[in-house]
Amino acid sequence: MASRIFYERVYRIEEDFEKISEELYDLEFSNFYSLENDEGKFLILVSDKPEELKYLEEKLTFSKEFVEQRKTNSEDWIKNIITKPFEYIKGVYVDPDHHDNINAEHVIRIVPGLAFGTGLHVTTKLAGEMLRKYLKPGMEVLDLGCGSGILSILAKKLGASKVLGVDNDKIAVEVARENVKLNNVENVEIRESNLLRNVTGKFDLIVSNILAEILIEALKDIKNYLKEDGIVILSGIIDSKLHLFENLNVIEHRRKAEWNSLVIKP
Ligand SMILES: C[S@@+](CC[C@H](N)C(=O)[O-])C[C@H]1O[C@@H](n2cnc3c(N)ncnc32)[C@H](O)[C@@H]1O
Repeated sequence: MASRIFYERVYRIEEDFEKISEELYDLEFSNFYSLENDEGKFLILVSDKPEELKYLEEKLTFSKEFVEQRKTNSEDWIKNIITKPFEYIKGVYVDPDHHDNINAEHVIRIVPGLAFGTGLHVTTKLAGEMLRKYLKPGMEVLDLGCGSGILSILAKKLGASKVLGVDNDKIAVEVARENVKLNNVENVEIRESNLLRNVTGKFDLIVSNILAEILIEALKDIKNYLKEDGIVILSGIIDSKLHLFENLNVIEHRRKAEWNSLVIKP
């Protein structure tokens, strides 16, 4: 990845990191990480726009003590991250670093970076659980809004024959490509695309974890990208938007916190 300048705003925190993550994701901000050392627990917000960091600071409700703001470049930033492996979904661990001896069916390496999809957010967990249940070996899979590429990599590890991950964010595309390389998975292509515009071919399974309104837009012509009997896993639907999905042929509905995931057969 080409080197870019970023600003990091560091806070000392007390609260549970998962709770803090939820709040940040609700503000649609995913460029942050945590750090724990002898001096305490820290939250680091990262952006190339310092005004974005100030804006977030005003919005965030959990208690935090400002420590410093520093300038860094993308390579240093990624090198400095220290994070532990965690169980993303049953039997699948995400390891942000090189840890040996993780006792799991599958280990996915995801470098916490400038793309949504560390595996900590409940919408990514729900999508992962549905993939685990519905993906059959040999299926061709489309990951619409791939972010870090976590679901594309998971789909391949679960036995997909071919995966296409697309995102309209250039940085997400770069990050996802790096993560695909890091995981040594073959037949996983990452492409820039605004929803389905740059997608070709038909798939057995489409998974998409994006905000509700964007999912609704994607559903308009999703059938053209599905094989016969193909299914779609939707995630990222907040309770207040669930009514938008009322008339679909739903095979399964799961809910965690205020987030919903639907498996549909269009
Ligand atoms: C909530 S994140 C999901 C990332 C990852 N798939 C996961 O489950 O953690 C949604 C992703 O969709 C992408 N996205 C939003 N609108 C899009 C669009 N119109 N076309 C393609 N991707 C889009 C965002 O850039 C972001 O990376």
